[in-house]
Amino acid sequence: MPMQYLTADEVRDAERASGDLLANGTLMRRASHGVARVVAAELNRTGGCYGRRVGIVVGAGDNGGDALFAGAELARRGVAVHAVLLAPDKAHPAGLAAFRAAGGRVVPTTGGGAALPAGLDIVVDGVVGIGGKGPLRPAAAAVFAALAPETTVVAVDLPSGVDCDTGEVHDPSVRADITVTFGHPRRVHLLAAPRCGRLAVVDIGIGKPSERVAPRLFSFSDEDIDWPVPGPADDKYTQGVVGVIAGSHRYPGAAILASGAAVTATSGMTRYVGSAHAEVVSHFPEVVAVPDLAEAGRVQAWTVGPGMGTDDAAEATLRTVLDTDLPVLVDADALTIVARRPELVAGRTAPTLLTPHAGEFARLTGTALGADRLSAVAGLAAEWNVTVLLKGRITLVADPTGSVAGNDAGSSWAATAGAGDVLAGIAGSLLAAGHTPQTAGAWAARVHARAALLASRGAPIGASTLLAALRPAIREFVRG
Ligand SMILES: NC(=O)C1=CN([C@@H]2O[C@H](COP(=O)(O)OP(=O)(O)OC[C@H]3O[C@@H](n4cnc5c(N)ncnc54)[C@H](O)[C@@H]3O)[C@@H](O)[C@H]2O)[C@@H](O)CC1
Ligand SMILES: Nc1ncnc2c1ncn2[C@@H]1O[C@H](COP(=O)(O)OP(=O)(O)O)[C@@H](O)[C@H]1O
Ligand SMILES: [K+]
Repeated sequence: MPMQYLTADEVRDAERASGDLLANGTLMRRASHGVARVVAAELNRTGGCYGRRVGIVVGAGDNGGDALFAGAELARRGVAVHAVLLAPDKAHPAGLAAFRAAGGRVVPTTGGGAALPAGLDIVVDGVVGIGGKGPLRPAAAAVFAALAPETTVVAVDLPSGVDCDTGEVHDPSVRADITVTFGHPRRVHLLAAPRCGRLAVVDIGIGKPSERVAPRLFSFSDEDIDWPVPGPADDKYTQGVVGVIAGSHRYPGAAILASGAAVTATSGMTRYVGSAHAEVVSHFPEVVAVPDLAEAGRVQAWTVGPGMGTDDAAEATLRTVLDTDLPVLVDADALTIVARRPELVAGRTAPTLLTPHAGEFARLTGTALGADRLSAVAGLAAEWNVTVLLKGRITLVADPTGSVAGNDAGSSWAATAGAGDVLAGIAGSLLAAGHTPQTAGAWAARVHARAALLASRGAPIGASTLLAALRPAIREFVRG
């Protein structure tokens, strides 16, 4: 099942709907128990709870309340727990009473600030949760800055200083090793996944929000992906032929990478059009490659753009392809052409997938991509009535209805020249197989990221190494 990511308001809506459970403190008890369980599991994994040392950093709201109740539970298990109260007068009263009663120690404030003692195993970030705004304030920032680098940080709900709805990482903010959230993941958990560390979602018995607001962010899990496989009645044509228009005689690399990715991702047929036809065939003899579009046979989808140039001839080719009623993936140089000729895609009714990186995105919209990538990509998709895949560590694939599929690559080894050409070839082959642009883009991003991980195993890679790992990566997504 795809995972859904909520806004802070949607979370509050879902919490309110649980009525008494919120009012009588049951939700907070369950939430703080979840935090304590995760911290205890981490302590047990590294030698046990008894006699270990934990710090909690407590803000003015219920996020701090969660941390205090969790601290009380850990203290009852024999953990030495030290708390810094950032706003002593506003610390959650019942939480603070429980914490003191369990033997938790509040660090005295001196000169307006307080620091946690040295030698802590784990520090719990209870500064702010879904009510947080902006960066960590100086007192909280000082507490985290003073921690030994090896200290494990467990964030309650989200790492403080990171925006719940946009994932904007303010400076300063907390970097968590583990984030414990409640009921439903929030947008921040995908949009700023590298800042959240491992995510633990604790069931606290709340329902769903009464309505979702756009953009609605979700992610596919591995199990949701069902890679196309040929059936008994299939032949090379019936699985969807993908056409690649990329590269040039002078710059054949993009053509080879995109065509090679298409060959690897589909078991049917890949056609190639462009002046690098001889180079493509020498690398992948199975590609049916021709120099001119007029000579190309039929395809079920086109991938167009990587390394093709932006001159008049390239524009004419792009126009011809976009004038068809076939699905088209528009990448790289083709995006530069579309940025100056938006009318080329404006009237399209066939599936259209634009795959910009941040620079190309800015070219398309005329403004630099800000911190709110989610709203930006959903906005362009709605305005142009196309699907837009925004590349990066967190790939976002927005369709025109406000639905956005996100994928955390899990590593950044794919940030290498030519990796985008490989992505274009994979996604084009899924379009040719009949998938929607959003599914094609999101599945391609996931398998691409897996290939990067398999190829790298902790060392830098080039795009051809990534391409070589594509088949074992796809194998993980073939069902049955
Ligand atoms: N509402 C509920 O049903 C539940 C809420 N829970 C917890 O409650 C949290 C939400 O609590 P609140 O709504 O009280 O809000 P928070 O505790 O997230 O933050 C609000 C408080 O932090 C202050 N603040 C905002 N930005 C700040 C910043 N940058 N630096 C320092 N202080 C800042 C605000 O002035 C306010 O006092 C959730 O994230 C979750 O941890 C859980 O106990 C589960 C149940
Ligand atoms: N920091 C990152 N972490 C993980 N993947 C990344 C990162 N930056 C870019 N990528 C991925 O690598 C590929 C780069 O594509 P692109 O920028 O078009 O490069 P090129 O044009 O050189 O092929 C895309 O799939 C993108 O999502
Ligand atoms: K927090």
